[in-house]
Amino acid sequence: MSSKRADYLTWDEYFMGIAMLSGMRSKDPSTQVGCCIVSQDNKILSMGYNGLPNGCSDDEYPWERDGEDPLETKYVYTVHSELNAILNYGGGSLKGSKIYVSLFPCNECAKAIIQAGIKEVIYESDKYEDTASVIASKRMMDSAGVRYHKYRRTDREIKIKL
Ligand SMILES: Nc1ccn([C@H]2C[C@H](O)[C@@H](COP(=O)(O)O)O2)c(=O)n1
Ligand SMILES: [Zn+2]
Repeated sequence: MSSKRADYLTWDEYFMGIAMLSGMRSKDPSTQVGCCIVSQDNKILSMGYNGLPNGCSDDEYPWERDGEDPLETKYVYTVHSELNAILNYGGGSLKGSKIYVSLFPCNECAKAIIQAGIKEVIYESDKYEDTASVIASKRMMDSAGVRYHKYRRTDREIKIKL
């Protein structure tokens, strides 16, 4: 009798892998963020990536980071991946779930995460950790009892030919 495979993906690799793959759908030229919301019993509930709201064309809206006129930058238009995943969920409650996300949630997404009842954040990058947005995000999550921890990289490489 043959024994089971030993090199299967761990749950964390699987869900962070899906978060990263989702981020690859983003049209943002500088930062692509993806996330995956998972129930307590490891069922995928929703996914998201950063992009424009429905009906707003990727080709017509700006993707600029800087500009004198904020209306000509992406920041006033993009929906963050976490908010997209929360809003995309059609199944009822996200209470007690976890979110795997490739970049630490901003303060606005932290509010949505808390209000949706998500209890754990597993993040990959924290490249904006010194910004007021992320400091505020951590403060709110601490107050609300949302746990967060960095994804522990395993250095596994996944190659998929599409
Ligand atoms: N947790 C986050 C943080 C940021 N985003 C989005 C918002 C923008 O599309 C992009 C950040 O752009 P940058 O300032 O790095 O050029 O990432 C998100 O979806 N989730
Ligand atoms: Zn955000």
